[in-house]
Amino acid sequence: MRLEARHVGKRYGKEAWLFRQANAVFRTGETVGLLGPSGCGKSSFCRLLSGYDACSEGEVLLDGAPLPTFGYRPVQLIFQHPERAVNPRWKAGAIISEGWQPDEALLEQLEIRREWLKRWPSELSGGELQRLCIARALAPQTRFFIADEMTTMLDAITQARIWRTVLDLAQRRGMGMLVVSHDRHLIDRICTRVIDFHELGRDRHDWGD
Ligand SMILES: Nc1ncnc2c1ncn2[C@@H]1O[C@H](COP(=O)(O)OP(=O)(O)OP(=O)(O)O)[C@@H](O)[C@H]1O
Repeated sequence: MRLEARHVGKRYGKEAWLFRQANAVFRTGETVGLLGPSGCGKSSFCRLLSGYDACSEGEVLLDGAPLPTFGYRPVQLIFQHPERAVNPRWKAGAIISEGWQPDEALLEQLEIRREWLKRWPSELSGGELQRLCIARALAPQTRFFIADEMTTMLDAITQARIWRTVLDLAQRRGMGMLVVSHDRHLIDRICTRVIDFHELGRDRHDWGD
C-alpha cells in the first residue's frame, strides 16, 4: 500500500502558512524517519497524513483514494501528548478497546497492567496512558503507524521494549511506519529511510500569505 501527501499545505486560521507544497510517498513495509527543528510543522503534517486534521491545500491519498472518513482508521497516529488523544470521560478499558480488542500478549509486551483498565485517564501517568494509546492503534487493520515523539516521556528501558514490540508487529504485518523524533540515534537505528521535513519538495519562495 502507498500513503501519499500530494502538494499538501497547512495554515491555522489566518496565520502565515506553516508549510506548502509538501510531497511525500510512504509504503507499507518501510520505516521512515522524519527529522526537522522544533516548530517546523512535523506534528501538523502527521495529523494531515492520518486524517486527524484537514489539509489547507493539497490532498492525502491511500492507494490513490482519499482516507476513509468513518470506521477504523488505516493510518494510525500516536500523538506526542496522549492525554489529548483520549476521551477523559472514558475509563481506560473503554479507551483501549475503542477500535478492537487487544490480546493479552500485546498488553503484556507493552507492560499494560490489568488494574489500569478500571481507571480514568487522569489517574494514569503520561507513560501509562501512552501505552494504552499504542495498544489501541495496533489493530490488524492498521496499515500505517505514525509515531510522533511516541516514547519521549518513557524511561530508556521501557522505550526499548515498546519499540521492539511495535517494530516486530510492523515487520510481521508489513505495516508502514513513520517515526518523528528528535532522537537521531533512535532514527538511525530503526529507520530504513530518513527524510528532512524541509526537503518535502516545497518551494519556500512561492509561499505568499
Ligand atoms: N491547532 C493549532 N492551532 C494553531 N497553531 C498551531 C496548532 N497546532 C500547531 N500550531 C502551530 O504550528 C507550528 C508547528 O507546530 P507543530 O507541532 O506542527 O511542529 P513540530 O515540528 O511538530 O514541533 P515539535 O518538534 O516541537 O513537536 C507551531 O508554531 C505551533 O504553535
